[in-house]
Amino acid sequence: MALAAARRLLLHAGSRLGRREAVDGARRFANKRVLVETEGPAGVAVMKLRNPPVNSLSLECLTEFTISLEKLENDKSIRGVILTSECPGIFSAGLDLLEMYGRNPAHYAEYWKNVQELWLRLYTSNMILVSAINGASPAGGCLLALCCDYRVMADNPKYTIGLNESLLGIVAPFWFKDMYVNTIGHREAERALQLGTLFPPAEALKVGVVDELVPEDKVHSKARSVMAKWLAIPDHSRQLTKNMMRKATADNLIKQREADIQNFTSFISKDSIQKSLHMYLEKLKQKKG
Ligand SMILES: CCCCC/C=C\C/C=C\CC/C=C/CC(=O)SCCNC(=O)CCNC(=O)[C@H](O)C(C)(C)COP(=O)(O)OP(=O)(O)OC[C@H]1O[C@@H](n2cnc3c(N)ncnc32)[C@H](O)[C@@H]1OP(=O)(O)O
Repeated sequence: MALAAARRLLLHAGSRLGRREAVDGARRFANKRVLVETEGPAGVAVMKLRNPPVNSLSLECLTEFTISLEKLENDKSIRGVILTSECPGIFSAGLDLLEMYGRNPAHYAEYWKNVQELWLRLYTSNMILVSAINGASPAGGCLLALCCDYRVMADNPKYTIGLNESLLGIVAPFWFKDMYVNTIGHREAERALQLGTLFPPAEALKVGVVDELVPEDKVHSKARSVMAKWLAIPDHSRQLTKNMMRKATADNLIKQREADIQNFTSFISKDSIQKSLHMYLEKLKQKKG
């Protein structure tokens, strides 16, 4: 309930701010964790995740992300969005582990509902989505990129991308899997999901997780030039084609959203799974020391 109220407030405040800044040509609206700028080529917004240190998708971050997308969808002058990160070296560390560890079932259910909501909105967006992957992109971070129509990644071997859930002792849900299969094919997805593979850029390109690699300082300019190419296609034909390609995958979740929430909640609540997450979090801490 509190989140629904926050969402209404943010939508309202954001639209007022958006209108005021439109007077200057370039528009900009921001929540705490997501910054949206509409400058550069007409009809294109740049959405930057800024939830330091690692852009983990906390409940607040998911909510702000979803609201920002909703606002852009409602703005008929926006045809494309470049999705990127403001956190140096990290695109997104994926779902926030602290939202899935040591909480109660009601919290898990609420969190998962918001994860579903963001995924459905991104994956079925009518806008052209290009990801400018300027850092590490494990699990939910990879999920965000996979939702886009085109993925440009920084060619820095320190960055990896992939659905690594099995390394954490958890399981990617069927709709993560479906989207992976749609992107890289069944055999590659089967292998990568079981092994929890995090691909360095050259391998990510080879397998098709990303579409193009560029030097780190060229990620944004390349994303813009890719966007220009996609903008040249008539919206109605591109949108109908996108819908034709993606609808069955999205519908597969839509028809069983509630059951999927129940599945997640009971899975993540298990003692054995909580133990695995605890161990993984400890490993992340020890890495530092
Ligand atoms: C058959 C039955 C099936 C039923 C299935 C039903 C449902 C499915 C069930 C579950 C699926 C759930 C799906 C989850 C998808 C996910 O996205 S899980 C998250 C996966 N993410 C990761 O593995 C990334 C982990 N992080 C890293 O590898 C590194 O942090 C990094 C991103 C590469 C960055 O490294 P760097 O060295 O720069 O930073 P640090 O490691 O020092 O991290 C800084 C700080 O941030 C904390 N942190 C990192 N990642 C996360 C995260 N994802 N969530 C929360 N917090 C994170 C880290 O612990 C450090 O914290 P500090 O020590 O307190 O400073």
